[in-house]
Amino acid sequence: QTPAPTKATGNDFINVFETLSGKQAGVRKGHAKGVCATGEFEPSEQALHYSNSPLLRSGKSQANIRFSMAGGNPNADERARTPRGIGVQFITEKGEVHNIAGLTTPVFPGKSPEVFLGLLNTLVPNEQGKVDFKKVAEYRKQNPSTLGQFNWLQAHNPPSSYAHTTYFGIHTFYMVNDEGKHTPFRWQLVPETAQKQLTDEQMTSLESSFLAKQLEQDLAQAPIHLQLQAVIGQAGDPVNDPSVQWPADREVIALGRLTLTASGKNQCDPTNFDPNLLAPGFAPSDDAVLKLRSSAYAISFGKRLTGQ
Ligand code: HEM
Repeated sequence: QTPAPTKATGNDFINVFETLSGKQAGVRKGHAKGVCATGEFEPSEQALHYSNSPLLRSGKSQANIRFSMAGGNPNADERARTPRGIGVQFITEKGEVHNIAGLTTPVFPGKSPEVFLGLLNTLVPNEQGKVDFKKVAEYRKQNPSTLGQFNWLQAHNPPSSYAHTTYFGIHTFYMVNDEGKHTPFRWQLVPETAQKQLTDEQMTSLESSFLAKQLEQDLAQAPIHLQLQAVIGQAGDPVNDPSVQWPADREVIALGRLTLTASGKNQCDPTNFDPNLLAPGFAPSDDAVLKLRSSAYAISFGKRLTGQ
């Protein structure tokens, strides 16, 4: 039996990422492989009574975007059944900043940082360089909150384009209005065009890196639009557990429209998409996974900006 650790720190994650993927100097310790994009965000009026945020009130914001592959491998195989990620940094006309960073899976593999860290620990190869997949499966059985994402990834082939897939914020956040009322929500970014997934055949025949080129080709045709939506929580919906999805019938409102216009430059390299950096009018939940992300991202950011 491999029990989940009792306490996890940001450093524990950086260490296990570096063990799993090798020391990759100067790059992100998670989501190492990615591509920058730029665009703008036009807010909708639907959320104005929930939140007094300048992001929703002050006209268009600039968007600094990065799409990525989960994991610390800068050469990750883009045909793999792993999550893809998006980070968006919104910058309002007055310079207020709001970050989001989410995944293509609606849930996270662990209800706490400790359960996720324990899962990563089981993936470390033994002295013969082999991963003990029986141990991994046993750990998953003992920690069922790791299973939701795993099952989702088995049931959905990976996207064939970063621009044609839905991204989920996974954690709960709150919108805060002038009266101080906190409304729980989970964000999602939904493409306006059809979702596109790799076929089983493409999952073996395609080369292992195509997403950056595909994004460039998609953008050469036309700008790409994604709807930023808020799924509104109801009393009793779990707010601190990122491994559990809310019931499918929850109200969905529009926060605004993200338009991508260009990709392939490097403006997102020195960006830390810390998901706890929120504009006024938004607040984080007490989700321990969400809280831990700030520390892990800061360590990774400090290391990669100093060539480590
Ligand atoms: C304990 C849990 C987690 C840990 C330790 C962790 C760790 C990391 C680290 C170290 C980075 C690199 C940061 C940088 O160098 O700027 C990163 C990036 C990222 N993570 Fe996490 N993460 C966690 C949970 C999550 C969750 C729950 C999500 C989605 C909801 C997520 C989505 C992302 C994305 C999209 C990026 C790439 C951002 C970018 O392009 O810069 N992570 N993560």
